[in-house]
This record gives sequence, structure tokens and C-alpha cells, in this order.
Amino acid sequence: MKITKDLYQGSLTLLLDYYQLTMAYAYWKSGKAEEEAVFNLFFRKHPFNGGFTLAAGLEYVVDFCSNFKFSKEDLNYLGAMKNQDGSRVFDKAFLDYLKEMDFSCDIDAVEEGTVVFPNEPMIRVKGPLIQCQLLETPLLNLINFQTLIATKAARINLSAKGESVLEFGLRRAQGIDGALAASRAAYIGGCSSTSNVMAGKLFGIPVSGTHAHSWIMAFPSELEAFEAYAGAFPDKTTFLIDTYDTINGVKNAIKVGLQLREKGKEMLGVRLDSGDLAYYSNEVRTLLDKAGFPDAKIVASNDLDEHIISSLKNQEASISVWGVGTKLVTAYDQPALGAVYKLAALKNSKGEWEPKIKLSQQSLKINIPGYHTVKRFYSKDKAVADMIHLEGQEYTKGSLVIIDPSDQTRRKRIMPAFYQEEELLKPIFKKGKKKYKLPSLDEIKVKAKKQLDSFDKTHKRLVNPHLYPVGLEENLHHLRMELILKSKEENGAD
Ligand SMILES: Nc1ncnc2c1ncn2[C@@H]1O[C@H](COP(=O)(O)OP(=O)(O)OP(=O)(O)O)[C@@H](O)[C@H]1O
Ligand SMILES: O=P(O)(O)OC[C@H]1O[C@H](OP(=O)(O)OP(=O)(O)O)[C@H](O)[C@@H]1O
Ligand SMILES: O=C(O)c1cccnc1
Ligand SMILES: [Mg+2]
Repeated sequence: MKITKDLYQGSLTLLLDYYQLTMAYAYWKSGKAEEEAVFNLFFRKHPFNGGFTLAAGLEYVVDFCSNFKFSKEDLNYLGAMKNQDGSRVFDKAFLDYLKEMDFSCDIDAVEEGTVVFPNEPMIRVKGPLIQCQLLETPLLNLINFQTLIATKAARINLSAKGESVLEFGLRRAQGIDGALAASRAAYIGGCSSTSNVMAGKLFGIPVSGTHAHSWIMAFPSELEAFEAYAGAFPDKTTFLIDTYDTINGVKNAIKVGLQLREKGKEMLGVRLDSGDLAYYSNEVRTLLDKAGFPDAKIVASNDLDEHIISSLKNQEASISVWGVGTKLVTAYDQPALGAVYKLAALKNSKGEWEPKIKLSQQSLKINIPGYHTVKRFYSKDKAVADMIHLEGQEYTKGSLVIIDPSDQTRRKRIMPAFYQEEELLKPIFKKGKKKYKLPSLDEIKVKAKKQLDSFDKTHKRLVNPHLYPVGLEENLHHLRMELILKSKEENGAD
């Protein structure tokens, strides 16, 4: 296997769980494959005990769906699967059916860079049951990770309060795509650059960096190492000063900074990668200022995350650029977002949508049934509440109540007439045809910033964030309650 050439063999369609194929086969056998269904992709809880989540990964979904086709190699592989008695797992006729299958679903989704909340559909797929089911795991795979990392990056950037955050994660990322997708999502979440050159090449993310301890160690002395680096990159001099002794290190940096100044060049700054970053950054700042380098920046790195950055800010550390790797790209404290993909409605023989419910002992896990959508209400530029409602359901523009799906005693009265409304789900595919112009990565990044700015800071704080109101429109709430009771009765649940 040559990973550079052979890994995906031009088709990602088998990037699914085996049970999707067995269900697909059984839907086909039982004549249900072409029934029309609606599935929703949503998560139940914000990651990192936070108060918001930043959507990312849709561009990958668009690409995946646009190329959804079982290749000859895919079908050969499935055709060779055998049961214990030597018979084929999948009939030849079924494989012929898969061969002819063209992606024909409608997909509506929140755009990348949108702030999203638990229970809201992030992606809604409507189409033949078999196709909807085949999309389950790839969509989750593509959305869960990038949304997680974009959210982590947003939290880190919010802690840095507008100062630059450089993403340094490649060396500790989870493999190749874990690194590339993380660099992309980190940029959406607000990082200003990546150290990952391939992500720079593939996505157009600005690349940046300093140098390593090994550079210093490769020379007889730190001073000579700084001089050599300044010789090679007189315009890009950020010296790593903690290899031997941070205070001596900054003194050496100042010496080389003065030499550069004589040549009409300016030292950009220094980097600290160990020790007490509050203490050393302040000592180093004082020395740089005294030596006439008030504009030289202090970059800090070393296992940083949003909590340490926020603590360093509270300690009034003199750091103005933050290099963050491991804890960002691995989402260290919560390595997965738990988005799920559930059937919400199925069309009956009369052509009506039948809402579907899944019961659970945990009320948090009972899905929102029906063919529904989500609206956001804004007062001026501030988001005030989100409402999930049945598609096509009329609701009053006067006073209405929205009800929290996980606690029906939490209700909020809103007056839609006073607000601007935004439909969060945008049309992406209609009957398998792409209807959406993909924004550039920079446009997504700008959108993410604007979205985050439209939420009150109480929803964005790291500790015990204030809950943003998301509720079901009353008719949908009643439908859900009725279905829960009916399903409990019919299925003999306690
Ligand atoms: N003033 C500070 N307040 C809070 N956390 C800090 C402060 N200074 C450094 N840290 C963090 O404390 C941790 C220190 O880790 P550790 O003790 O392993 O590093 P170190 O010994 O300083 O450096 P290294 O092991 O890389 O030489 C890092 O996560 C760092 O970001
Ligand atoms: O700490 P992170 O957020 O992951 O940022 C990237 C780290 O990678 C580099 O060193 P590396 O960790 O390889 O070695 P060192 O820390 O032992 O110097 C760099 O100096 C940072 O410390
Ligand atoms: O450029 C840097 O300083 C850098 C890059 C990757 C990891 N740590 C630091
Ligand atoms: Mg390290």
C-alpha cells in the first residue's frame, strides 16, 4: 500500500459502517429502499462544557455527496464478501442496483462558521431511505471532527482576546487527515496561521513559524545560532530564547536585534517555550523595552489551551502571540463531538410525512420527530433565541412560546415580529444536484467571527456559560409529547 497514491483509490463511498450496507441490502430486499425519508444530523451537548459550538466540515460533505458513486473496485470488493456457507453476502442484483445508484437526495445544512446548539439539525437529508442510511456515518465522520476542532479553536482564540494564535499541531495530530482537517478547522475557528505546510498548500491557509531548540543546539553557542538565523532570514527573526537560560537568551536576542537594526532590519520578537510563562514574559518584556525593542513581540508556546491562556491573561503576562498545538488539534480534553444522525420522518403511502421518535430512558436522547427546521431570531445584530419548528408549520408572529426540548419547564416567550429571522438550514443539494456555491475558507472564517460576535459574551465564557435559548415551537413540542406517550404505550415501555 502506497499511502500517497493508493489509499482511497479515487472513491470514498465505502467510508461507511458495515451495518449501513446490511441495512441497505435489507431495505432493498423488503421493498423499502425508495421510500422517502428525512434524517437529521445533530448533537446533544456542547463540547468542552461550553456554551456554543461552531459548525465546520460542510465542504467535505458537499464533496463526498457530489462524488457519491460505487466504483467498480468498490463493487468487486462487496461482491467477493462471503457468508460462512460460502454464499455471497450481497446478491448480484443488489450490486447492480448499487452500481446504478445516483445520489438524488435533498440536503439542507447550516453553513460552516455558523454557531449551533444542541438538538438543532445541522444537516437535514431527505431522499430515498437507502441513500439517507448510506450517508449516516460518512456525514458524521466529516462533521464531528471539524466542528469539534473549530469550536476548540474558537474557545482558544476568544481567550487570546484578538491576539494571534498560531496553530502548531501537526506533530501530535491524529494521523494525516486528523492533521489536515484540524488545520482547516482551526483556521475557521480564528487561528491566524498553521505550521502545517501541506495545509497551506491545499487550503491556502497562511503558514508561519519560528525555529526549534535543535537549531540552537546545532551551533557552538546560542549567540552564533541567532546570528546565523538572522543572516538567513533578516525579515523573519523570532528567536527561541529558552534553550539554555531564558534571561541570557533574551540578552543574546537583543544583541542580534541591534546588529539587525544597523542593517536597517527589525527583530520581530522572541519565543518562550518553557518555565513560568507569566514570570518570564514580564522579565523579558522589561529587558526588551529597556533595550529599545518595545515592538518586539513575545510568542509563547508549551501545552497551551484556552484555560492556560486565560489564566496567563489574568496574571498580566506580556505575551501577544500564542503558539498552540497538541491541545488544539487533538481536542485534548474532549476528543470527540457526539453528533448523531437519526430518522425524523418517513412518507406514508398517502404521501404524508409520518414523524418518527426514538425513546430513551434519558430524556436528553429522545430525538425531535418530524420534518423540521430551525430559525434564529436577531435583535439588531444580537442573536436572541433559536426556534425548531415543523417545515411548513404556520406560527404566530405575535407572542409565542418556545419550549426547551430537554426540560419542558424551561420556556421562553418571544415576539417574532420584533426580530429579524434567519433560516439556519440553507439548500445545498436538490434531488442530488448541487445548489450551493461553496464559500472560500477566508469567507467562512469571516462568517465564524461575525457569528461569534452576534452572541452575548455570557454564552461564550469558559466556566458555567449562560444557556442560550433554543426551543421547540409549541405545535412541534405537543407532537413530540404525544408521540412519546403513544410510543411508550404501544411498545410497552414503563
Ligand atoms: N504562569 C503560568 N500559569 C499557568 N500555567 C502556566 C504558567 N506558565 C506555564 N504554564 C503552563 O504550565 C505547564 C508547564 O509544563 P511543564 O512543567 O511540563 O513545562 P516546563 O518544565 O516549563 O517546560 P519543558 O518541559 O517544555 O521544558 C505548561 O502547560 C505551560 O503552558
Ligand atoms: O506544546 P504544543 O501546544 O503542542 O505546541 C507545539 C510544541 O511543539 C514544539 O516542541 P515539542 O513539544 O516538540 O518539544 P518540547 O516541548 O519538548 O520542546 C514547540 O516548541 C511546542 O512546545
Ligand atoms: O514554528 C514554530 O515555532 C513551531 C512549529 C511547530 C511546533 N512548534 C513550534
Ligand atoms: Mg512540548
